[in-house]
Amino acid sequence: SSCCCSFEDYKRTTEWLLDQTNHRPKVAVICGSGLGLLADGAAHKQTFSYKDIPNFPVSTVPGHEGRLVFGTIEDTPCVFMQGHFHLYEGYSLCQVTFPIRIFKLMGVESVLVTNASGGICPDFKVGDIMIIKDHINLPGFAGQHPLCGPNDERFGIRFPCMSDAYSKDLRRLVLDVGSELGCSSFIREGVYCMVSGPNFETIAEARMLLILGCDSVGMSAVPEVTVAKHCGLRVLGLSLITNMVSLDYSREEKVNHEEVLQISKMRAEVLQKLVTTFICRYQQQSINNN
Ligand SMILES: O=P(O)(O)O[C@H]1O[C@H](CO)[C@@H](O)[C@H]1O
Ligand code: HPA
Repeated sequence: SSCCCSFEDYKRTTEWLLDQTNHRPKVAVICGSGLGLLADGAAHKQTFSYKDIPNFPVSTVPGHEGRLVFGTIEDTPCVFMQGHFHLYEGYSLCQVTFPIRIFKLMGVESVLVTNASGGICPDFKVGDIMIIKDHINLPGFAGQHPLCGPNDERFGIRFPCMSDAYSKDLRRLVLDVGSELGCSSFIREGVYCMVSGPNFETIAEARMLLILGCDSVGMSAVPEVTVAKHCGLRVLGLSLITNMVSLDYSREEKVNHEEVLQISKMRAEVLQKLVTTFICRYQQQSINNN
């Protein structure tokens, strides 16, 4: 699975966007399933449909609008992906992660990845927000890895370190913001595991993931985070627990995507407050540090 996009492709898309907008985003927010609302807190919005952006994949999954929204949160220029791409849609991991490198070339410094996932950790509850502390790249173990193929040094090194993929500072900051907003009772930290999907896990698979140390499971985030870390972007990951994964053969509830979307939409407002306040504090901190 080598890269199907050349540096010229990334450059062409970047230049097209820089021509079309005066926004120069510093923070990129990737909105997971049903979380497009996260962009609603932004002002001075300018929106592009993915289908109109050269080389951009399009969203094929319900709950992913397929729009790139530029805007500002207080004084911070941001870009929001309302919908992202998955391996199970038939995209290569190079296409899945294409926007990340565009953001890098546009001057973005930090990426905030959000998604919906199933809770594996028995202490979790539906509606919890899990700060991703680490991940397990299960498709990566099987060679489905976005950095396979010739390495382009213009983006990053051949063998990137992944033990610090999720910025400690950003995790601390979002924890502080969470407690300031009174959200501490449903904010968790944990390990996210990516599976390729599209089926939800069998009970035996879920039990295996629990034994492996996974706290939640989903079908996204990891390729985007890996490519972001490779090209030197700071990463924060927030995963909304939309369902509890069955670990028990006697459990009657069956998970489905409609339920995932319903919970995402129900919790999007809380997550939006967390994300917008986080971005405000992030900006204040970078001003103080400079
Ligand atoms: O990871 P996001 O896109 O938020 O969505 C999660 O929800 C969908 C399944 O309901 C899958 O796409 C899974 O990855
Ligand atoms: O239970 C799940 N499994 C995998 N992906 C998911 N995305 C939301 N919920 C789940």
